[in-house]
Amino acid sequence: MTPTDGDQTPAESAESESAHPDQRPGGPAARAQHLSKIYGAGDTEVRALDDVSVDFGQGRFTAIMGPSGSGKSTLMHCLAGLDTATSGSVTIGDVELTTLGDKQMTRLRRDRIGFVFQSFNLVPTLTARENITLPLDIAGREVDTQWFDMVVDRLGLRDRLDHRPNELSGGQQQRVACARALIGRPDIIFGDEPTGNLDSRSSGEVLSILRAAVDEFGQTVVIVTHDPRAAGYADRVVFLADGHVVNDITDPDADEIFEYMKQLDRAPAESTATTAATHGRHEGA
Ligand SMILES: Nc1ncnc2c1ncn2[C@@H]1O[C@H](COP(=O)(O)OP(=O)(O)OP(=O)(O)O)[C@@H](O)[C@H]1O
Repeated sequence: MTPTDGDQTPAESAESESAHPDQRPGGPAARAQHLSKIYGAGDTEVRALDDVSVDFGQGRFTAIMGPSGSGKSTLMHCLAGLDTATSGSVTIGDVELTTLGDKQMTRLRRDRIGFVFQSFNLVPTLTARENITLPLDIAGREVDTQWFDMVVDRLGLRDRLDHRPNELSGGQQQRVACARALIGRPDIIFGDEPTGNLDSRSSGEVLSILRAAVDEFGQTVVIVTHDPRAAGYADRVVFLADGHVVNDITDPDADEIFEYMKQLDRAPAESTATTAATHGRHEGA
């Protein structure tokens, strides 16, 4: 779901429709500007992110890909307020994260961001139902029972609600984690390899749910993945190499992503130059 255009003139409206969907009026759900992250110093210095600027539009599903060590997790963790950058800024909605104190950051993460991790991160002593409502319970917020029922039924979890995580399959656990991420209707859901521990059938289920969260619920989803098939569910793939954004593809298909990843794995700098020059749908970031 894209943001509404409000009271725009026809010319403004036409202009905004032709703009990149991640840069339309209404503001992006998340934005990194000139983001750098340096680990260590001197001989051991690692520049995990090097002047990265990228927008993630509202109501869009974006995959972040790139070779191992290219900075994907660092970017996602900085975007989600789980890590701080060395320089540059991150904005979630209209809030710049660098302006927030610890308590405000905790509240923002709790109220406006949903997380789905590779390792599910469910609380083992709680039932599926309790895990799903945990973020609201901690925040002292009421559970919207209609929304809870909708999410639970859409994710096929109705008959699993009273089970604990160790009584659920990996796919079911990740569906509970998706429900937990959705329950507070956050501005944005981040997934760090959300299908990394799942077989292909469960992966398909989880990705369909994230896709539906965007298409049916108007959520914004950003995932890190190594899997071209997973990225094929996204509206857009942002590629990183050596801490830089090197390509940005809209409406990707899995074969195209696979080919580009192969190039990046072979020779990051060379493939970047070649592909950016020849790729018909390169968007720039
Ligand atoms: N805590 C840390 N201390 C030092 N270096 C780090 C730290 N975390 C990450 N790095 C380095 O920063 C770079 C980017 O790491 P990051 O985990 O973001 O890459 P990635 O693309 O997510 O990799 P992968 O696909 O293997 O998970 C790597 O060179 C990594 O070794």
